[in-house]
Amino acid sequence: MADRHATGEALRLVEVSKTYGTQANPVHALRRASLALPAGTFTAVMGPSGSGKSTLLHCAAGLDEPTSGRVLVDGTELVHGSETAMTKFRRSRIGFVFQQFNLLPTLTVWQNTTLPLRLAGQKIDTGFVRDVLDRTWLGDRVDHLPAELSGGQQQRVAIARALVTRPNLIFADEPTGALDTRSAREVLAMLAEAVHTLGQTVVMVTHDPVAAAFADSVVFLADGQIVDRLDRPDAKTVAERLTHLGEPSPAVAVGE
Ligand SMILES: Nc1ncnc2c1ncn2[C@@H]1O[C@H](COP(=O)(O)OP(=O)(O)OP(=O)(O)O)[C@@H](O)[C@H]1O
Repeated sequence: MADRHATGEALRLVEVSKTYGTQANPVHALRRASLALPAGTFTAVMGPSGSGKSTLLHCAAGLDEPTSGRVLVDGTELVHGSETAMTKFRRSRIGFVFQQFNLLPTLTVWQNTTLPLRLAGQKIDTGFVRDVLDRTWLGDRVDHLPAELSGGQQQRVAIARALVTRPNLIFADEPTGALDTRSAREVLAMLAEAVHTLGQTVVMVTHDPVAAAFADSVVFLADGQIVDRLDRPDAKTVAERLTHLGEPSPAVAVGE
């Protein structure tokens, strides 16, 4: 498979806020979150339940409209005008991987993988799809139905499905949440390979410090704000940072 040379910035969030609820009873899911991710990087998003991880992912992917702030994908600002235009934008630029795989049960591995291309009316590059499926180690299972595969194998098909449109960005929401340790490692290795070999950009929400350690960096959210960042993470440091999220740093405490 031809490697893509990743250049530039894949995603930028500028002071993105998202408020749900009513004016009298607002829920501030995101508060002025700013983030810039270079193309060809693997970023994990972590934080306690309710800290705004899914909201950040949905705003970044154009699935949800921020209350204020700007989102740029590959330098292009997302404008929530017509839903048709936004759907077209997502189909061509963005891939998704979900916790529950979301494969269609009556379609084979091959049909599931090529579905986004057919939905977008794009020609199917059979050689490229085969290459992508070979990376799932499921090249010989293309005629099988999802129910005939393990959870880890199904998730690898879901990643292949996300890769075939050659998106700029892949968003993964707890992709290993439903998997055993070994399958989780295989899925994470595949995501990391998509980044380091194909030049993909992956943003992954996870609760698991071991999963986060596969990423190049971790962004920590607390109460809707990006409060910390860790480059070249290891599981132990990630777990420690999670425990102390939102606490003032020792330097600040000493200076008070
Ligand atoms: N559609 C909605 N309407 C009202 N409140 C919402 C909506 N979606 C999210 N929220 C609220 O926004 C806050 C952030 O939610 P979000 O789902 O982004 O958190 P999270 O970090 O992904 O949580 P978890 O780890 O539990 O999935 C929470 O207080 C949540 O209740």
